[in-house]
Amino acid sequence: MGVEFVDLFNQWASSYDETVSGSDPEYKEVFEGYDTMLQELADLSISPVLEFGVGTANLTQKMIAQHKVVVGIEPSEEMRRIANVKCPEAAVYAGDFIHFPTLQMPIRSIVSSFAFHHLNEQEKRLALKEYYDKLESNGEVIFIDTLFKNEDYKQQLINEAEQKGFMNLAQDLREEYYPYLDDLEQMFLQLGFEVSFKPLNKFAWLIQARKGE
Ligand SMILES: C[S@@+](CC[C@H](N)C(=O)[O-])C[C@H]1O[C@@H](n2cnc3c(N)ncnc32)[C@H](O)[C@@H]1O
Repeated sequence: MGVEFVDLFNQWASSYDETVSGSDPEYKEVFEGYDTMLQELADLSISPVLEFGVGTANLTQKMIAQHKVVVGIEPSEEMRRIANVKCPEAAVYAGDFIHFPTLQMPIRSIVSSFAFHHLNEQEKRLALKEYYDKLESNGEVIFIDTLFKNEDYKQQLINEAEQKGFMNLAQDLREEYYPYLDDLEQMFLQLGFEVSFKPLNKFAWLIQARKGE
């Protein structure tokens, strides 16, 4: 469920860090300010932290540097291998946003960067419901991900990508499960979270959702 992209991530793992540092012109703007964005998310997280879709552990490393306890979940074997080399202090387990090992610890922050869009709408709702139940009082879901302000903006980004000849990006924007801001906001509110959204670059937003007392 939601892990149909895993083969792609196994293949991408060895060059992933080059992509996020801007080496691929097609995805340069998607990852514009990557390091600063991840630092902002790390600074907001409160230990113990549960992280989904850790990839090559770039966010994980920042939280570990802040002496936080981090449990990571990552479905791609190749991404996990690199994460374990780069960040041996974090426990990174096989799993995904919905299926992951049972944790015998309180969780105060559930974080993820550039990964939640791999779930379709129904899966997103299922995952967030589970997180509401798992989080301690006042715990937070804190995500960074691409989302669209509205349909016009989505179309504008697709048109721009096509005009620049960025056909892979245009296809991603069409086909992956990037949500509209209003729909995602409603989903969080219906599940009982307070939620806020902050744009970080042309594509990525910081999503911070707090469970009440
Ligand atoms: C674009 S990378 C982001 C990696 C890292 N979080 C970062 O900010 O650089 C997306 C990651 O999500 C993982 N992923 C894909 N489907 C997933 C799912 N259903 N549940 C959890 N992680 C998933 C991929 O294997 C990959 O490591």
